[in-house]
Amino acid sequence: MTQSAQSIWTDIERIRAQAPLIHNITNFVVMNNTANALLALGASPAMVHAPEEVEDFVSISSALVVNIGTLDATFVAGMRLAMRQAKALGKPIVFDPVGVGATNFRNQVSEELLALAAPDVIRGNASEIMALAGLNAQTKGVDSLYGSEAAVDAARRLSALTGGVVVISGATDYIIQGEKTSIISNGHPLMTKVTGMGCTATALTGAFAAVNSDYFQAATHAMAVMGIAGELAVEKKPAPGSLQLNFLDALYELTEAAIADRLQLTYA
Ligand SMILES: Nc1ncnc2c1ncn2[C@@H]1O[C@H](COP(=O)(O)OP(=O)(O)O)[C@@H](O)[C@H]1O
Ligand SMILES: Cc1ncsc1CCOP(=O)(O)O
Ligand SMILES: [Mg+2]
Repeated sequence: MTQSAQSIWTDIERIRAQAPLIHNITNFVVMNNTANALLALGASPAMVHAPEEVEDFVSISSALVVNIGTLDATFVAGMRLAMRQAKALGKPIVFDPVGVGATNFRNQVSEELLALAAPDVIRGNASEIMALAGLNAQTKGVDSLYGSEAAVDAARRLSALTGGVVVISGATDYIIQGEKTSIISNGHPLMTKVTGMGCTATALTGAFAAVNSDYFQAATHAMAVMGIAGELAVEKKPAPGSLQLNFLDALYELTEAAIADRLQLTYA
């Protein structure tokens, strides 16, 4: 058993024991998927976005996940209040810039939120990370037009700007903070055929950040667990509907042995 596999397992045990409350301001498409994934992992999710209550909710939560997938003015108002409160209280903020680069609205809101309260972890696909770093990157709505390796330089610039961790997901996941890089090669291409798998990666990162204040490790562990659970689910049945269900079961049934056997983690 490698030290990395052990360290992932320690975090999973903490999540299962503590069931940290994860406050999600997320999009209408994935609210159900990501709440179920957090529950299957062992965390306690709540999807709360009303500006009237987000500050109170942040104060009782262990991490805040902000996802801009189905933005409107009310969501933005809630995000501002929640992120400011999380910063004030020292709670981890994980940010998913879904579809940034596709419209000016998403670009402006993302830029404003990053300046207001720098996220501890940003997780996006290559198009999103490049767009967020200020490159004029092409995007196909919420899907990437580039492989994850194309966004490594952009992720490093973004990390320098926020001081936080930046994760680029894809066939290979890159987790970057300053000069540090970890690389996860687990997962399966069929994961792109289920909506919300990226959002799920971001939500699970919130759960790991709630129990591990080394956010570089927390993000690495979340991406490893995503990839391994994805592989286990595809092995049960390689089709999108089954993958969606079997992924939840794989998270719930995940063992230390499966992590040790399958983990494909390197550092660059
Ligand atoms: N080609 C692939 N091979 C293996 N895993 C993948 C592949 N594409 C995406 N994944 C995995 O699917 C999850 C969602 O990533 P991604 O599709 O990049 O996010 P998004 O849905 O935000 O575009 C991540 O855990 C990632 O590692
Ligand atoms: C399809 C879609 N449209 C707006 S948000 C969303 C979900 C995107 O989820 P993911 O980036 O995890 O595939
Ligand atoms: Mg996404």
